[in-house]
Amino acid sequence: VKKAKTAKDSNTHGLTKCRVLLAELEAHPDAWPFLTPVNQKAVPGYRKVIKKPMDLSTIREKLTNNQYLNLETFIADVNLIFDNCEKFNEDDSEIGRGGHSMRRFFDKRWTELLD
Ligand SMILES: Cn1cc(C(=O)NCCN2CCCC2)ccc1=O
Repeated sequence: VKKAKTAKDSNTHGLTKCRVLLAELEAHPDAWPFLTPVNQKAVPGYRKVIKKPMDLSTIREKLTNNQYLNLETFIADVNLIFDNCEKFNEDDSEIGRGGHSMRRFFDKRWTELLD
């Protein structure tokens, strides 16, 4: 017998997918530039250029603190990582290429897990 879908249910499933996706991003070989916040003291220009810094450890913290309402708000923060990377890094740079690689991987995986 089909169980009634409550808002909580669909949210729970969405959050389970967030946990799966975040674990895969953290484990990706090209994730190293994105694992922790960019050190704004060590990276000249970053503070001025990037208005909304984001990284995987911050997303992990927000997920742990139940700050993501649904899969969409989680996806928005992940995309912020890649958009910041494209803004600050040349495409033809190690970190720039890493950002493109991670975005391709993420786009493929969340569409496979589509909520
Ligand atoms: C995403 N992003 C990252 C950096 C960066 O330098 N990350 C530090 C990388 N860590 C240094 C020691 C271990 C790894 C610079 C620009 C940028 O857009």
